[in-house]
Amino acid sequence: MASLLSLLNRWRLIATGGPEVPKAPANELIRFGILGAANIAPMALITPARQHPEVIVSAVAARDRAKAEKYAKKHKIEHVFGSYQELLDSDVVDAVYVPLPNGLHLEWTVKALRAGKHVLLEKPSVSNEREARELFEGEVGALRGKGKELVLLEAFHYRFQPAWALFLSLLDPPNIADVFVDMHLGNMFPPDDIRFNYGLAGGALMDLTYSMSVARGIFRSEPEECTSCEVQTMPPPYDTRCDHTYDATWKFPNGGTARTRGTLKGSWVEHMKTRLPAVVEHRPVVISEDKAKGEETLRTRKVTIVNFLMGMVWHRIDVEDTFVVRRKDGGEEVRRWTEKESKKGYAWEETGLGVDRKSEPYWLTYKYQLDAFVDRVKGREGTGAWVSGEDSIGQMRMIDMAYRKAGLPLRGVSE
Ligand SMILES: NC(=O)C1=CN([C@@H]2O[C@H](COP(=O)(O)OP(=O)(O)OC[C@H]3O[C@@H](n4cnc5c(N)ncnc54)[C@H](OP(=O)(O)O)[C@@H]3O)[C@@H](O)[C@H]2O)C=CC1
Ligand SMILES: O=C1OC[C@@H](O)[C@H](O)[C@H]1O
Repeated sequence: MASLLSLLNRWRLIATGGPEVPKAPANELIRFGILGAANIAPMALITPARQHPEVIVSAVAARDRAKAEKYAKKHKIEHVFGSYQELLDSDVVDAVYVPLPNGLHLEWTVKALRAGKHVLLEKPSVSNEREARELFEGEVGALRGKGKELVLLEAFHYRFQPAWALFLSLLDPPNIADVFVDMHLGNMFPPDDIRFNYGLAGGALMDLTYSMSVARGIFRSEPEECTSCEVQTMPPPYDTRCDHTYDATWKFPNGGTARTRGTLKGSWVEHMKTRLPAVVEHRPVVISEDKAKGEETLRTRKVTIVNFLMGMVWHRIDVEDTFVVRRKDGGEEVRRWTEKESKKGYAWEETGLGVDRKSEPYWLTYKYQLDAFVDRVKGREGTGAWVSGEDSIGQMRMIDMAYRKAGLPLRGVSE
C-alpha cells in the first residue's frame, strides 16, 4: 500500500513538474534557446529547466514565426524567432537545444557551435559515422584549436538517472556473456512522421538508437561485428528505405554477444508486457576458494533492468546470482543455490552508491541530464555520467553496421 501511494505521488509530481525552484541571479543563468517547436522539448528541456536554479529557456525559433509565438506563449518563453539562424545570431541565449529531425542535426549543431553556443543535441547525434566524425572530431577539434571550449552533448538522457548508475554498478563487464535489449513500442507515430522519412535520416534503428547505446554501455566497449540484422521496412507508398522494426545481433571484444531489437509499430499489449528491458547474463566466475576442502565457489549473475529508458516513471532491477560449489580436482558439483534481490534507484540516496548530489524521485531523466550539462558549462565535477564525442562516434558506427548488415542504405547519404 505504501509503495502504491509513493508511486501515485511520484506520478503526480512528474505530471505537474513539482515545485518551481527560485532562480540564481541573472549573470549566473544559462539561457537556452530551442531550435524548432518540437514535441519533445517540454519534457526534455522546458520542465527540467523549471526545476533547475541556473537554467532558463529564454527563446524558441520555428520555421513559421506564428508557430513559434504560439509555442512561446504556451511555455512562457520570452523571445521568439521566425528562423533558426536568427536565434543563433541573437545574444539572448548561451546554449541551444537541437530537437530537429535527425537529418538536420549536423547542420544546425555546427551553426550553433560556430555562433558560440553550447549545444544539447537530441539523439541520434547525426545521420551516420562520417557525420559524427565531422562534428565531434572536425568541428569540435577546430573550435578547440581556436581556444573555444563549448559543451556539446548527445542527449542520451537515460544514462544520467540514478537507476542506470545502480544497474551498471551490478555488472562485471569483462565477464558479460550475453545481453538482450528490447524496445518494443506501441504504434504511436503516423506514417508521415519524421521517424519514417529517409531524407530526414529516419528509421527505427536511428530513433531507437538507445538499444544499441545500452548494449555498448553494458559491455563498456564497441561491438566488433553486427552478426545479423533483420528489418521490416515501411510499405509503399511510404519510404521503403525506412525500417520500422529491427532485430540485430552483435559480437563484442570479450567474446560476449548481444541482441538488440525494437519496433515503432508494435502492439501496445506487448509494449506493456515487455516494458523496455535490458537483460545481462554473466559467465560463471570463481568468487572464493576453500583450499583445505579442495573446493571453489562460482557465481553466475543475471541482472535485469525493466524500463531502462525512463526509470522515474517506474523501474525494477533484479539480480539473480546462482552459486555452485565444486571440487577443484574433477569439477564435480558439491552444492548449488540461487539468491535473488530486487533493487530500486529513484534518487541517488536510494542507490547506496555514495553519490553526494541532491535528487528527487520525480525528477525526469532529462533533469539529471540537464544537471550534467550545466555542471560541464560551469566547469564543475558532475556525477561521472557523460556522453563523450568519442562515445557518440562509436554509437553512429554501430548504427551504420546494422544498416549495412540489413542491406539498407546508410542514413544521410544522398544517392
Ligand atoms: N530524448 C527523447 O526522449 C526524445 C528525443 N527525440 C528526438 O528529438 C528530435 C525531434 O523529435 P520530435 O520532437 O518527436 O519531433 P517533432 O516532429 O515534434 O519536432 C521536430 C521539429 O523539427 C522541425 N523541423 C525542421 N525541419 C523539418 C522538416 N523538414 N520536417 C519536419 N520537421 C522539421 C520542426 O520545427 P518547426 O517548429 O520549425 O516547424 C519540428 O518542430 C529527433 O531527433 C528525435 O530522435 C524525440 C522524442 C523523444
Ligand atoms: O524516447 C523515445 O521514445 C520514443 C521514440 O520514438 C523517441 O524518438 C525516443 O527518443
